[in-house]
Amino acid sequence: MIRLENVTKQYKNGVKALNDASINIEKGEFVFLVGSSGAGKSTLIKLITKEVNPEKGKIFLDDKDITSLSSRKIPNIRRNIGMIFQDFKLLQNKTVFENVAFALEILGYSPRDIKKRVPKALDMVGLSKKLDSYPDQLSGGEQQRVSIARAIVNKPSVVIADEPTGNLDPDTAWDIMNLLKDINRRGTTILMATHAKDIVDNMKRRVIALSDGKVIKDDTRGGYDYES
Ligand SMILES: Nc1ncnc2c1ncn2[C@@H]1O[C@H](COP(=O)(O)OP(=O)(O)OP(=O)(O)O)[C@@H](O)[C@H]1O
Repeated sequence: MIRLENVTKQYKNGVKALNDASINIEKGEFVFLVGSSGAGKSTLIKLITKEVNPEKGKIFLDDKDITSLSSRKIPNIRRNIGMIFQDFKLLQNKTVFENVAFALEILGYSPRDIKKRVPKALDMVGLSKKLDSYPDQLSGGEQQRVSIARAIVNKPSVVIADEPTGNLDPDTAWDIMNLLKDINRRGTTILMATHAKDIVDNMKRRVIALSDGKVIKDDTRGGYDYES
């Protein structure tokens, strides 16, 4: 599903953000990506979404080699990846419905399909009653739910969440985790970068830890600690 083989990414300033890193995530897994600030988590995500390219190694998504793709083919890759961010990244001048619909509009879905799919995605995240609200009328947890609906509305095979609970209080963070668990149970692979020790320790899922661009731990039912 997501495979990196001996991947090295060096930025122009000489920093090796990933250094000979290999990981293999199977379809349907729920994987936490941990490591201190600067360890390379965001870079790993950007390599999968093709925002940056590696100097060495190979990257596969859904068994396709995406290491070197023409820019014309990158939208096809991204269409299969739902993204969730710490700061939600909602469009403030669009309603809840319109934010989720917009993700489908840019992929060329027909208005008819959009009318069908958007309410289903918003129902899945428990926001059916807020279709006409604007982001600034919602709590942080509700805004993150909208962004999750936007990430899954196209039924991607992978959801990548970058610190999705970072701006939320502990109870709301757990609501969001339960939603991600549900989405994973329905078959979507989830890769979640996080600093939330309590969540990682409680969920007992696979944990991949990075340090200085290297994979230093990969435990099937791991905890957060990666320094010992
Ligand atoms: N565009 C860039 N140009 C130069 N160096 C970069 C760039 N992006 C990241 N780096 C460096 O690469 C290393 C890995 O950064 P990355 O953002 O991947 O870490 P991270 O684990 O996501 O950190 P955080 O938890 O703070 O988000 C760091 O040393 C960082 O300073």
